[in-house]
Amino acid sequence: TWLRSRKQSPIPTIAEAEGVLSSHRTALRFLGNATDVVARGCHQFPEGVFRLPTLFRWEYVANGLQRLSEIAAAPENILSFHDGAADSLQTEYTIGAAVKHNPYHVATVRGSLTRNLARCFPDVRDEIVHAFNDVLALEGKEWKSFHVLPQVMQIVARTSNRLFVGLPLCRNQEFLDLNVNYTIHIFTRGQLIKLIPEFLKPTLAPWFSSKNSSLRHALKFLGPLLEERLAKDQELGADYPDRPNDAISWLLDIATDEERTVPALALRILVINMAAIHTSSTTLTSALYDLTMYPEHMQPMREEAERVIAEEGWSKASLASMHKIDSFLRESQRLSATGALGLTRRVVAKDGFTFSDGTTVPHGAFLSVPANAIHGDPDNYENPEVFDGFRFSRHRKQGSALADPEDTNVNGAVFTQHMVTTSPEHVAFGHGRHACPGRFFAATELKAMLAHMLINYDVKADVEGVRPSDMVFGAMRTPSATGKIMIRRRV
Ligand code: HEM
Repeated sequence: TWLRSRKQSPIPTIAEAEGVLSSHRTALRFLGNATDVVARGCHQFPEGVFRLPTLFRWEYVANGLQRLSEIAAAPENILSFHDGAADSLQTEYTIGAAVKHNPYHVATVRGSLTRNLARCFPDVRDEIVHAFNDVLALEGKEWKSFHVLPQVMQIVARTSNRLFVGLPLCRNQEFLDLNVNYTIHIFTRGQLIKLIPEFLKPTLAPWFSSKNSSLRHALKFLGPLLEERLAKDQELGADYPDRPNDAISWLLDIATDEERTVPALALRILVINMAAIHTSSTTLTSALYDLTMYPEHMQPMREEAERVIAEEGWSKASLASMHKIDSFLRESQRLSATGALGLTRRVVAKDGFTFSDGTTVPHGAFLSVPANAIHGDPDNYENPEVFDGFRFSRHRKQGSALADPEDTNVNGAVFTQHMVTTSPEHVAFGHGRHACPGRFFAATELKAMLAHMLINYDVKADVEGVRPSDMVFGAMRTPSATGKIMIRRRV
């Protein structure tokens, strides 16, 4: 079937030139070295669409920024983000079909959660201070080895849940572990379920899925809280005094009918955590590896953080004045946050998806962009292979895109390279219709955490000049889960 489908599609494949079993070899190579495989395709088809075989399916890859913009702008009923994710995660069996059919939590994150960031910032800041103290457990001023990803994960999970469910639950270790593990279960079990033939999935998939057990576990913590909140909303309406300003209220504001139940709401809290914790933790982990690898960035960012905090205090608005920190995180994302492929969509339009140059990708195909190649393209970035932490903040000061303080220069040009700005050249948060709605929270949280670290701690590499290697599996890439850095208290 595989070989036949190669012949049938008019879209070329990078494996074509290599003989009979070339697809299988390419698929295996893709597992360990997807970036190279995709880069080869980009080189071969610089302005085209090409296919490459992976273990489970053919991936269609659209090269060129114009094509990326067309994918990013396509509506869900033509190119489906949710169907793309549903295949990778086996959403129906691992999370539940409701999340795909009624993704109202996305509107909650894009709307209320983002709008309330400034108001909720003091809580977020408070949790950051406590979480760093508790998780790092540093006494005196001795250097201590810090296991970065797992510890950052704890700090991020706790801080994020201060905003999602508030105190005291955001400090409950079992609840935090449940949320951290939820994502891991979905990714790993999703891959197993993918191996089951479609017609057997309804029978066999539930045996492999942790959907019900995770929800039962979550209800142990969220059940009583959600019951109380639902009852209060029902009795007093949504405007009662002291109604908590958290994700539970924001979900309740737009949840309708069957979504207004305790299990349905608990599931949305799990899903928001899934979207938030690993993404933000891996981003901060990579940034810390970069900070210890390129320590010349430390002092300028520290001075910036200390000056801004002395002048403006801690607030969401003051974080906007931390241009170097913003730039450093964006640069770290440019080089580390994406895998070989991004913006994955499934073609759901019956007649396929046709680009403006007439190329058609067939119905049912999975279509992506070469994310790493875009971030490493010399047409998009000067010296793209160099980690230049202040490449974006420097632009603010130059005539073309000076941003100060309203982010417009004397000619009215708007600065467009903030950490949260997506563009065809920078897709760490995706781009277009489905660009990450949580990025404003993520940037606020991560900038506040990095500024807090710079002001309060010294960090250095565990082994000087060595950056722990990223883990790569197919199109996925994450920073080392076992990497360490050294840390000590400054003040
Ligand atoms: C640094 C941290 C983060 C990164 C790198 C990240 C990255 C992404 C990416 C790449 C996408 C897909 C975009 C596309 O394909 O066009 C996405 C979607 C999404 N993200 Fe994030 N994300 C982060 C943090 C968060 C946080 C904190 C939340 C929630 C509070 C969140 C909620 C979501 C949701 C709900 C979607 C689905 C959007 C949709 O269905 O249209 N993310 N994110």
